[in-house]
Amino acid sequence: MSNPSPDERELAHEQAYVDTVYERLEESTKVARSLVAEGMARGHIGHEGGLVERDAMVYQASRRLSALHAAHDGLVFGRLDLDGGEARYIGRIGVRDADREIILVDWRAPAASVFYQATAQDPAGVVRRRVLRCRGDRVIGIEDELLDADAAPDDMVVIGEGALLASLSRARDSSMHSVVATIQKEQDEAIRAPSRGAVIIGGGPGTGKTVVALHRAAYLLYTDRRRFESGGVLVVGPSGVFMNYIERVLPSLGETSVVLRSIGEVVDGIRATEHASPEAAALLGASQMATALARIAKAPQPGSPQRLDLFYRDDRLVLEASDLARIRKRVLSNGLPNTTLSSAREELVKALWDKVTGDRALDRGEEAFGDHLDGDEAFEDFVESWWPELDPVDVWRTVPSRLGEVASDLFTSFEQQVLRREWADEPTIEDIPLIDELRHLLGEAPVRTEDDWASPKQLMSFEQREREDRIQATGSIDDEGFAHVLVDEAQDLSPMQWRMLGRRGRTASWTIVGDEAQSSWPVPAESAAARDEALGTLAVHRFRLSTNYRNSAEIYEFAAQVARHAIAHPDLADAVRRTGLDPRHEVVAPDELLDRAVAETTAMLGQVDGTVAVVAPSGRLDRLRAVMPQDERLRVLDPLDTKGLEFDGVVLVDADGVVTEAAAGWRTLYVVLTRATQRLVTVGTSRTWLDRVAE
Ligand SMILES: Nc1ncnc2c1ncn2[C@@H]1O[C@H](COP(=O)(O)OP(=O)(O)OP(=O)(O)O)[C@@H](O)[C@H]1O
Repeated sequence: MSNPSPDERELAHEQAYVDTVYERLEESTKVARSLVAEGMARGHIGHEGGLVERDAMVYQASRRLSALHAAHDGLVFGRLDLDGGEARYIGRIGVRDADREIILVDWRAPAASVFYQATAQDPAGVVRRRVLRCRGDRVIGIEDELLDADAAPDDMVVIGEGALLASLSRARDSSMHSVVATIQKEQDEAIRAPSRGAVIIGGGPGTGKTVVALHRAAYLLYTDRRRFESGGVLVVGPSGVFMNYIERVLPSLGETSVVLRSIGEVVDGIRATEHASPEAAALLGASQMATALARIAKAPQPGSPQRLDLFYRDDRLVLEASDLARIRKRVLSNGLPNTTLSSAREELVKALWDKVTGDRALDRGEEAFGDHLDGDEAFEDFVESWWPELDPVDVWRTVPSRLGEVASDLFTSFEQQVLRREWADEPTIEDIPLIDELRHLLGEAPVRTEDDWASPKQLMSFEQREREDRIQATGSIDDEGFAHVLVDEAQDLSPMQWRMLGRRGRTASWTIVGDEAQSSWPVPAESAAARDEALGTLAVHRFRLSTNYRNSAEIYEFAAQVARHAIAHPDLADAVRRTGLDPRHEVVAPDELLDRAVAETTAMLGQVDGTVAVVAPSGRLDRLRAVMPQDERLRVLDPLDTKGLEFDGVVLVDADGVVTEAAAGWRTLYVVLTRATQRLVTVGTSRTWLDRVAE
């Protein structure tokens, strides 16, 4: 057998170390498994204490098991050779040997920070930084960086051409991956920023804002698990497609306790996946909508009785509309509609009593009068229809018909018309904040009693119980706060959406990532002001990411020209990778558009190994979907649904349509163009947008 090369020797050496770590992981897994089994057995002891103990034990051990399981692939990814001769291995989670000595340092631990911070200019004691590329538990490649050549021993081997560039060239699949092995210095600083206050991370497309934010969530959980796990971490992104795209990153870092929600499903119990039309969305999200809803919540509901007319003894007692309005105002000055039924009742009784003049009634007194009304059918019917329990969704349905009455100073008659015309039967993504606002304006109606839950709970499986607890919590608007709220694509949030998130983060720390040039909200400055209001007086720490790791330089240079049309001073990034492939723009006759789009897509699927997206204005999607090839690597998407995603190839159909579809058209176009990692082709029937870009 020939002698192994230095590279092979290094690989074999690293494999031996990695094997030792996996053996320990296997040991820990066995221990956790036997704890689950033991915990389950305790459930058979039969007394209540046994059950509680079992639950706690099974819970802890199950959590540990899932973390161990999730961290399995690529568990060990880094090694530092320090100038004192120490070799320190870095991994997705920390692992100790049988003597409790650390054999793998968790990437979030202080001892690992130098892995991300050290540079050739400032090696911070690191001689060589090594990234191990693994498939499952096999080491398949090594990428080294020599940071301090002077301190390197003569026999130190240095392999590879840079871990980052190697990882950037890989084909994209349908999920985002953790970048834990190649986090860059400026990214690391944002990830490890203080856990209090608000961290705002800006930067152009592809600079790693999403990936940094997710690693930050994992970092926060690691540094203050008690606070963030018990208080909860909420991660909000733009769409369901996006949430599916990012959902594997945190589990692969050993974290399974984060709540991921798209902006349409932030409110417990309601879920929206469709957008309102851009025209309606701009009005639904505007801050004056909050004022309109506040007025609607206080006003009598449509069909509410205008007059109360009762007989008692010798009197006819009448409360006119003006009396009723006065009572309503007084009651609502001390509470919300759903929490003030009893005081509304009391005020009615009082007002009616004031109208009593007959001696027989006066002799019996006010208390007897109250008792009489208690069982009086006419009075009870009146109270029920005058002060009904209000469901926020039902009230939301009444909004368009009431705007003229309560909001003529807030929305022009044209705007009211748009809202009436476009009001959906079922809530759209943009309606959810309105329903949430109404929940808070109307107050929480009394919910089911504790008894409904008490008895079967202890016998439930852990998962079942956790689920039930969540459902129960959804009934309450008081406990929907989180300890940390992380908002991705924050530039898109409307003022109403910020109010909705603000309510979930009243006592939270925040991580907010976004890029104004990609905003689909018509007035980005308005969205930023609403964000500042949600953050209140929290200290804000700002970070900017400067390197675009997604797009080839050729694609990004073209997209940057579009960004300059989109906003005055776009935050442009530096793209690091050249492919030699310029974006291509095809202009064809209208009757050739579909055929050409199919031909370009088919060609693109042959040219790239990973995913391809066909993007077109929403009105064109049905026809495109009908003619596109069936391929699991291909997605056909609306421009807004591409937010945050990336594909190896993008075919954009009808860019002019994207530009004219909404007020934020140029910014949306910039989003679409910056989704492609390798190849970009546009197919359209006019060159209007291209001429504008060239100006
Ligand atoms: N340090 C890194 N190492 C390897 N890949 C990275 C690194 N940072 C970012 N990337 C990759 O770059 C791509 C873009 O990252 P990400 O989606 O987080 O960017 P973004 O700033 O959120 O983009 P956008 O604003 O367009 O949504 C992803 O594939 C991500 O994995």
